[in-house]
Amino acid sequence: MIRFENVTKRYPDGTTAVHDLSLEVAEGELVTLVGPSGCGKTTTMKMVNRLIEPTSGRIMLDGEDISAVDPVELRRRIGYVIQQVGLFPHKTVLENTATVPYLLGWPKAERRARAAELLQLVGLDPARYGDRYPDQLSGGQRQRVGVARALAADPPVLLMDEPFGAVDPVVREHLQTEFLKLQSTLHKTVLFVTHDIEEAVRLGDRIAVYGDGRIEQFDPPAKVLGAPATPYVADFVGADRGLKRLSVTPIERGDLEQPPVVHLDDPLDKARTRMRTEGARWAVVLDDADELHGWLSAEAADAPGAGPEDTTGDSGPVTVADHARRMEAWLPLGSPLKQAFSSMLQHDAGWIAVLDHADRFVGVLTPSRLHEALRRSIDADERDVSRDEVELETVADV
Ligand SMILES: Nc1ncnc2c1ncn2[C@@H]1O[C@H](COP(=O)(O)OP(=O)(O)OP(=O)(O)O)[C@@H](O)[C@H]1O
Repeated sequence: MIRFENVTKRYPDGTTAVHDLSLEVAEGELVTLVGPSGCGKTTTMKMVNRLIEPTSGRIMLDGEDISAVDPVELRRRIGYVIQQVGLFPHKTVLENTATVPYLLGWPKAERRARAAELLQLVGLDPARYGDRYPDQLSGGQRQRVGVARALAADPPVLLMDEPFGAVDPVVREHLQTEFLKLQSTLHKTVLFVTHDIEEAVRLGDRIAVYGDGRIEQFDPPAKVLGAPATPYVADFVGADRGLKRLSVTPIERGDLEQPPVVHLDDPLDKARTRMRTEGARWAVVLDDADELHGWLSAEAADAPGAGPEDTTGDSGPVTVADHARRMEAWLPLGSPLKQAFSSMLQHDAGWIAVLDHADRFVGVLTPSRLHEALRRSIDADERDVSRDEVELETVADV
């Protein structure tokens, strides 16, 4: 959708801000450009809407060389969000949001309706905020108006230059979450500039790591974190990249352990025999509908009173239900490993159950399996293979 072909930008004073850049952003893809201050990110972005002209090379938008397109017409196809939002102070939120439809000559009722729809979409109630002026909004609300305004004429492409840079970290994370949700329905082609690697990792389908006018690496977040292409990238993503990577590595079936599975209405002595045979200290307990109920520990199954006959007074054999405990820690397949880790800590659990998308139990993730999953995914990225093709050598094998 957006293609840079050997693009160089040299400013009149001799500064080469962008050097022989080739990069492609696919339709519906969100690419983050990340790098330290002054490395050429903004220059790259501004060449797309012709606020800056390249010195050499060309930029194609949807197969068309943008140097042949009238800049004003071009900008109507490209939403632009910047850090200093640039709202008109004497216009209301509704009027600000409707700026591009206004320039495009839409009738008043239509553009107001569109602006109200967009405000709703970015989480601002138009009835409450529509008639306010920008200085009656918080920083986070102003950024939302900036995003709504950029989307108003439904452009296929969005350029976002540190759009959430001026707000505090909590609001920022909130805006990122909202924007991801929005993007999952709108599927815009987005070029997103940030100097914050966490933001780049969180938002990008792919990340272009910039170092001094050149791309050092252009890969999905997990690969940038797990297999940095150069020492510069490794340094930029930071020493804690293993931790960051936890948030972009999904739980896969092959990561899971298969403990014994018993049902609530199974006789307890059968469950006990099963656990003994398999040398397991606990079993996963499912209900009649095969949904996760909880777990049964070997100790509970062995406890006095857990014999084959019920000693509690009611008749019938003792079942798993009499000694099972509820388990709240579970996650769907595909959740990030970080969520699994945090869930284990939150529930003080040595494992968490993993369910498929139909809520069926598929296995459990333990801390050692989590560690293996991370190592395997790093190896897979380094060797460009899938995660289940990686054989790990562990301390026990040596
Ligand atoms: N108009 C200009 N004339 C001369 N040099 C410029 C001009 N604009 C930018 N530069 C230089 O080009 C380089 C890249 O600037 P650019 O603004 O693209 O970087 P950036 O990565 O977006 O930085 P930041 O994160 O600080 O905004 C810098 O060295 C900058 O000083």
